[in-house]
Amino acid sequence: MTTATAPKEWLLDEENELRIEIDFGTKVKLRLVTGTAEVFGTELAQKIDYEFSGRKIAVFTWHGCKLLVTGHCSVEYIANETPMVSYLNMHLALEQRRLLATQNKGQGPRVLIVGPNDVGKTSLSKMLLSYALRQSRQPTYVDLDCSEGSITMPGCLTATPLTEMIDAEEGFGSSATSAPTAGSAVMPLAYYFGFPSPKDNVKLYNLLVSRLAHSVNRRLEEDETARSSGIIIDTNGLIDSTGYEVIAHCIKAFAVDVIVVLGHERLYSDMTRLHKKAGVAVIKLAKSGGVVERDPAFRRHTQNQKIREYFYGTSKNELAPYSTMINYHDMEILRVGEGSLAPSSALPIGEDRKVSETHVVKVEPGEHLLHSVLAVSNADKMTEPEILETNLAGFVYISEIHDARKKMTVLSPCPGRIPKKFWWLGSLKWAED
Ligand SMILES: Nc1ncnc2c1ncn2[C@@H]1O[C@H](COP(=O)(O)OP(=O)(O)OP(=O)(O)O)[C@@H](O)[C@H]1O
Repeated sequence: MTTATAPKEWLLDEENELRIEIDFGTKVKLRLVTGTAEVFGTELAQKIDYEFSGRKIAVFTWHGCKLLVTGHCSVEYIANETPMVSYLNMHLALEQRRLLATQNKGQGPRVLIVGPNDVGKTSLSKMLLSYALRQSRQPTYVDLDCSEGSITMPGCLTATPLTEMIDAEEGFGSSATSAPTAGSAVMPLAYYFGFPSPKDNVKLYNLLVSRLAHSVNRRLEEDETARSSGIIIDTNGLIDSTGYEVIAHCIKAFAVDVIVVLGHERLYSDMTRLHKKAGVAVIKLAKSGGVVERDPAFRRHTQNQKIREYFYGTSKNELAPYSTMINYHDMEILRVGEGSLAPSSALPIGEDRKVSETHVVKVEPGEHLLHSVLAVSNADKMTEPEILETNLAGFVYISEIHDARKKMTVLSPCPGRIPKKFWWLGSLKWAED
């Protein structure tokens, strides 16, 4: 890691933002000297160094500020045109609904954010959540973007009731599902999908969305503050016919009453036609000019960083994972859908292929598991479909295979025996560096 020494001073007028891109392997320090500023809704404190690496961020100020940036940014510029006022207005409209919900002891807004890839859906989710938190709300963040895994690991569908501010440096972090995530005092709920896109297994994806919605609803029934604070749902960028099917399913499962369409005219028109009815509002918001398209290499790098942080933590909060040798017969490795599908030609005439999309199959351990990241299910029995709908205890990484001895070495965030024996195999691999 390199850290350039000479700090650079930036003076921002009100409603301007400093956009910076920092490469992986480079550390940049950011300090708010005077005024106020925020990173995706999280306020910065004055005279404290915030450190960023491998990130693309906007430091926005409502009232003007002076910033010091130390280190090399691959991109750095001030923008004076941003859609932040419309995002704030969006928040104020949601706040009205929350006020009403608090008075009636009812349900706060359930907001679904949709749009193509790289339009700023996750960034807008963070902002709306942070603004709600700043008003002492306790919104629930639902992350249905299985390619990214904002809260836990890529491949998961998660929900977290937020109670504390989201970290400016780390975002939601990459906490273990066995521990509260950044911004929350409660453990996140995570279900394992195991693929980068809902397209890879639509039936399983919809099943898990229903299951997650059911769990979130049960939690909200018991918690009045969280209920009136509402839900913000971040989605992945699928907007073709499969995407529409998945969006319709999410709207139904979570009883969504506000759909925010980000940066896509046709999608807005289609969402209005398909879903606008009494009680459901469809709102169009502009994409920020600062949103950066991330190429597959950058996304892969982000994914690797996420996995690394899960086991080793961050420079601010280091973790030491445990390495354990396990016998093949002490666990059952399972996978679902695609990987286990027989070719269509092998199916009996007239058989519905969709049946096998949620069929669970056992996987023989062996060399092919090397470098895989597996999700540990909380299930104690392998009964279908219950096992698919059981949430996760955490993740393990297979660092070595000793096939002749029928053993493997696994890395886990907890010491000792891994308490659960059913482990999900998805498409997630990681080469520990
Ligand atoms: N105003 C901005 N200035 C600079 N960078 C930004 C800004 N807004 C967002 N970004 C960055 O742009 C990238 C894409 O944004 P984001 O992840 O919010 O998009 P997304 O629509 O959720 O993407 P996807 O659904 O494809 O994962 C991120 O790295 C984010 O930090």
